[in-house]
Amino acid sequence: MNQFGVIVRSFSNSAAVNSAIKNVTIIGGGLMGSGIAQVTAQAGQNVTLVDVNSDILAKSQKSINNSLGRIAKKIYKDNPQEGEKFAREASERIKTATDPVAAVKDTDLVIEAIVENLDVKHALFQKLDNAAPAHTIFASNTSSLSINDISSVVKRKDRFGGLHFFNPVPVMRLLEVVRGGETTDSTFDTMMQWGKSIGKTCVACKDTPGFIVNRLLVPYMAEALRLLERGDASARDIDIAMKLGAGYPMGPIELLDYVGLDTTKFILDGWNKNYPDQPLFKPIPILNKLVAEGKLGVKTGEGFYKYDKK
Ligand SMILES: CCCCCCCCCCCCCC(=O)CC(=O)SCCNC(=O)CCNC(=O)[C@H](O)C(C)(C)COP(=O)(O)OP(=O)(O)OC[C@H]1O[C@@H](n2cnc3c(N)ncnc32)[C@H](O)[C@@H]1OP(=O)(O)O
Ligand SMILES: NC(=O)C1=CN([C@@H]2O[C@H](COP(=O)(O)OP(=O)(O)OC[C@H]3O[C@@H](n4cnc5c(N)ncnc54)[C@H](O)[C@@H]3O)[C@@H](O)[C@H]2O)C=CC1
Repeated sequence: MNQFGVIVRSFSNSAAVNSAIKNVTIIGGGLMGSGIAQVTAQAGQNVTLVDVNSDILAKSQKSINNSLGRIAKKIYKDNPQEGEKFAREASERIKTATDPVAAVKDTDLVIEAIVENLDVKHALFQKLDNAAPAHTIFASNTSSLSINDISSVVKRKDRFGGLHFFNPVPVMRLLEVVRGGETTDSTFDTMMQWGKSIGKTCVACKDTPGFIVNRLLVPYMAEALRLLERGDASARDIDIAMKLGAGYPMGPIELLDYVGLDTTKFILDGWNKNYPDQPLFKPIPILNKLVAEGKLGVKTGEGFYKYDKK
């Protein structure tokens, strides 16, 4: 298996990691859900991608096909026909749906990637808990919420955990596998095994705020925004400094646009509510203004920077 989770035919099949999971339902067809659907389908599993908004599903299918094309070109550079077949077959493994309850009737794993709002996630999981088979594992891709808080509304707390992916999912190799307070060893092992089966490098983490990566990344990004807010440096200079001075592939302000400013605001507002004494998490007027204007970053064509609309 290569870094894209693709079993290349010329490789020995022993390189493949087997997983008990065959059918995966991903709820939320935005930035993250579409990437998770793609890497799961690339690994040969059946995917149902669910969103409340059918226009978003159509947009996701387009971006998945585009990304599959880029990956196929890279893996099968000497065999374009095989590349086309790989992209077509992966794309065909992804079905779309708008009703989450019907979509979990015959699934082994549900991964939730909807908006970063605890109440909305609770309403979803409560519905799914009654509809999914008993063996089905539930996971959340949350960036900033507690897995125990999210799972508090379901009966299957033993079959609930965190599967935290990184953006862009088809490129970023890490998967944080998060053990909630009641996650059993068997559930956790299945999640780890599944992560490997889709070609990710898995790290284990307890249900601690920000898990590993965001615990370190968010204070860094917060300080970047505070620098900008105080007028100590421009967005462009902050980004150039961190790329050329610290070797990051993107500067922190660019990365906020890439993550999505709506998602960033959800994270910040949630942490400000939970940690009211932490000055780092106080509202950021420029962020609130951009979100109110619908300037959500790369996905809307403008955030801190302007982008060509695709
Ligand atoms: C005051 C309080 C403030 C609080 C602030 C709160 C902040 C909240 C922040 C936390 C957000 C939470 C987010 C989260 O939970 C976790 C995350 O995901 S964090 C984000 C992690 N991601 C990164 O850090 C990305 C960093 N960037 C990169 O690695 C690169 O820039 C990137 C790969 C995105 C693009 O590379 P670049 O060289 O710039 O561009 P190219 O277009 O040339 O691409 C390079 C290479 O990759 C291939 N590629 C890119 N995208 C895709 C894709 N979608 N599908 C397939 N392939 C893709 C492309 O083809 C290139 O391949 P080559 O072989 O090099 O041609
Ligand atoms: N954007 C990022 O870089 C990362 C985000 N995350 C997390 O992933 C989750 C999703 O984030 P994004 O994909 O960025 O958001 P997004 O806004 O791109 O996508 C969310 C999607 O969920 C849909 N949705 C909302 N409520 C729904 C419901 N009840 N049922 C079905 N679909 C529903 C929306 O229509 C939207 O398409 C969040 O929890 C976020 O914190 C995790 C890692 C990185």
